[in-house]
Amino acid sequence: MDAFISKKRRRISDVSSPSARTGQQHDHEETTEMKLALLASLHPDITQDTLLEALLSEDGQVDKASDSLADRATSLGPPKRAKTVGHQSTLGNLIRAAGGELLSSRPLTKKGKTLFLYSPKDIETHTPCSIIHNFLPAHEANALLEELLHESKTFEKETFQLFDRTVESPHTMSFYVDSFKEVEEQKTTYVYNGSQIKDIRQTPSKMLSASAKVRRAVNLEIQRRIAQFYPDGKKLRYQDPKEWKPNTAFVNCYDGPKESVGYHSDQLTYLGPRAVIGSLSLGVAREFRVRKIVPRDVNDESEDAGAADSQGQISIHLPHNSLLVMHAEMQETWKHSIAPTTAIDPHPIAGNKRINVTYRYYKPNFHPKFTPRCHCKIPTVLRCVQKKSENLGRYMWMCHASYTPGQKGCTFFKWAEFDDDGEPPWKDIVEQSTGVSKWHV
Ligand SMILES: O=C(O)CCC(=O)C(=O)O
Ligand SMILES: [Fe+2]
Repeated sequence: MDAFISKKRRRISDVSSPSARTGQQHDHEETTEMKLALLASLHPDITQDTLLEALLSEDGQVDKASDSLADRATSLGPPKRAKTVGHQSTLGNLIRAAGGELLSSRPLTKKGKTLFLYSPKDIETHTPCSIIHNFLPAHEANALLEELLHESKTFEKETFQLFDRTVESPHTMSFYVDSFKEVEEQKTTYVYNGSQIKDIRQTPSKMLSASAKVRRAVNLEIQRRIAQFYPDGKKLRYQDPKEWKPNTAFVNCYDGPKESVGYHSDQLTYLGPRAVIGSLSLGVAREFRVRKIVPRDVNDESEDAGAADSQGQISIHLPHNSLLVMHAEMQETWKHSIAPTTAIDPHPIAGNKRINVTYRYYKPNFHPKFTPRCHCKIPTVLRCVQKKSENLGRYMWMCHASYTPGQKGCTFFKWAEFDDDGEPPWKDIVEQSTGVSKWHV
């Protein structure tokens, strides 16, 4: 613990950060997130809100926050916990200007506060997400849930490196790719957590059928987002104008109210910049929390535990059979999490479990045979500068090995360049390569 606490904020080129084979990017600039992750691993029963509150009142010192949480547990009985469902917020009346146009840029949340959103209109106006309720025909959603509940019996927790500690993710998961050939390819070529993973599965039939529907819906949502929300109705810089074609997915299982995932952005390494993700929720309804990353001045070396939370957070209710689209502006500038809770409404098929499928498009140009390698000879990880206002929004390739428990990694660093459509400089080489065709469906 001491070693962790005494560490100064590290620089871009020499850090390790908690990441996961899920391809999650827990930004190393975000020491608060790391501290929260560490506190969460020490106090798995306590909600993120309470952990953050303790961290804030102890000036960001993890050991003191941990002690005070432990004292609280013994002297005051159970700690304050989040409710399953917060208050209903319908913002329609609040946010419409006289002409009916939506005022989405003003932050609606305040430091330390959570705003609960339910309606698709509110969600797409105030977050980089859109949601489709009752996405699949009811019988298909139930059958898919059954299929994945069966799969989830053999899911495992993953471990990741948090500075010099190994922390376990508080839920289970597995990774799926659409064809058997790709399963083999993934096992031998792709790097997760600094090493190759073996538990890669072939997408089962119902999940594959749902994928085709997710693909259609997500592409429509992308077009609608561009037309209705982006400046001049134009796609974002680095956003891919071509069709979104999911070919892989992480399936997460949250067994009971305490299982969760901490605040993170999804790793862009195989998705490229401005990635879109289609996230299907099944079973128990849970809260998906999002918060905007607040950039920090380049000279500000403070470790203010409140900074990460300075604009508060938004909670999106994710019921059974809802499709959440994380749009192109999400991973670079927002973080998301599944908050632990105490009370859940059991689902008739899933009991206490929530299953989540995050459909992703691994792009041919971001295949590890093309991306830069570090001094350890491992394909590098793609990250975006999210915090420091200097270089904000720039992308970089960095060593993967530092994510692996027990491995130090090297100091490799290279700015990543992309054209307007998010294609890397080697795109022409890829187009000529025969390896590409198998990704094109
Ligand atoms: O369970 C969810 O809804 C989110 C999962 C997630 O963030 C991830 O797989 O990266
Ligand atoms: Fe994620």
